[in-house]
Amino acid sequence: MREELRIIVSGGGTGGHIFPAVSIANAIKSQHPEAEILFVGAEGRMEMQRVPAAGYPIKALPICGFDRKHLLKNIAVLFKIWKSRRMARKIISDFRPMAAVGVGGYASGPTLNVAGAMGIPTLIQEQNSYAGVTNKLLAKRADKICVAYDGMERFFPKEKIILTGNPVRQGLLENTKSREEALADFGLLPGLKTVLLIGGSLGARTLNESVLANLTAISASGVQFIWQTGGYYFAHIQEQLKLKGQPDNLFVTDFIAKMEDAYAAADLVISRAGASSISELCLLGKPAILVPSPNVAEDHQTKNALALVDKQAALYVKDDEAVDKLIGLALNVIRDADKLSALGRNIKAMAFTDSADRIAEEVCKLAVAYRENRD
Ligand SMILES: CC(=O)N[C@H]1[C@@H](OP(=O)(O)OP(=O)(O)OC[C@H]2O[C@@H](n3ccc(=O)[nH]c3=O)[C@H](O)[C@@H]2O)O[C@H](CO)[C@@H](O)[C@@H]1O
Repeated sequence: MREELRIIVSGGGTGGHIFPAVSIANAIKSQHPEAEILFVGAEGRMEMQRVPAAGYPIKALPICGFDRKHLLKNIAVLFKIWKSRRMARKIISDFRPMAAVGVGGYASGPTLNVAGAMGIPTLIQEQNSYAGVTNKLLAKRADKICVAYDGMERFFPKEKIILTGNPVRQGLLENTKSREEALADFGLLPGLKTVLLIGGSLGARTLNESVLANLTAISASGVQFIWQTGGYYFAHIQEQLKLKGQPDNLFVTDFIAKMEDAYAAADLVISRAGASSISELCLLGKPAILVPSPNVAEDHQTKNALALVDKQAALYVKDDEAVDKLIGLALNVIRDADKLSALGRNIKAMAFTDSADRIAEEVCKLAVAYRENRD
């Protein structure tokens, strides 16, 4: 009897890498229920909780990024890379995968590099419109490169590129809750327009400061807000709200576990321009104002945002102008029904609906071909 497909999925660090990885794994399982999938992540990072919660086993590598400010600390990083490569080799020898998928983030570097060197086919998925360093290095040896934006041949060999879009969690598309039910869950009123503020999976300082600086305007607006602060900022914000007074029309939380409910409740979304957030907004056709993070590699969020802004599919506020302009702009836009519906229509036109399935098909093709050649 033929052996079941065995596939490694590697990467993580933030929700933006982990959620697509889980979606790809789920799509592989639905196409090949017998497939065995093993994740490889980075010690202490978000994937070590989120991946087991999604029902998959995960192994950890002691990998982290280079410290660009304290150069001496990088001696320890070099040692960790060396150790991670050795561990990746052992994991691959034990698990005997037929293909390896990298979704970006620290762990995918050593894992895919070693897999490639051991002759195992590799596929990388680049979520952003500007390729990350790890993926650029891995591209030389990768068999397939799945991307979400046009023009990625600037970074990758053209013949390996497949335009699939970013996989989005299934739950977001299967949501059956009405806007009214979702609003009730947040303790908000059905008759009022609602703005959802999300700062990526970790929260965004600038979005938080923009809310704190505009509490009076928010309170008087007749619009209600769902505000995700991020875990790191939450305690400080609660203290500030105690001092300044929390408006009744402002729901505050550190992290939203059920994003499908938050999107169902929202008439307008203010968001960082992380790749997964953008793909979700496209699929759901949500009018959005994007405030790209200036603190990410090669300013890739600005490039993600501009890909939409160029097609009138989203509005854009620069990070350093957000505290002054963002809330005022949001309150104007949400009262402009024509603007909202044009933004919603244009962003929906940029959606990819079957990304996870298409990527899973490519991974399985590589794995099946490897198994046939080997047997
Ligand atoms: C700060 C940083 O380095 N961000 C990068 C990170 O994304 P990061 O994880 O910050 O952001 P993304 O927008 O890609 O993904 C956020 C994900 O978290 C979910 N979510 C968010 C808030 C919440 O309360 N609950 C929740 O479930 C969103 O629905 C989405 O699925 O990787 C992305 C993909 O390479 C990059 O484009 C981002 O620039």
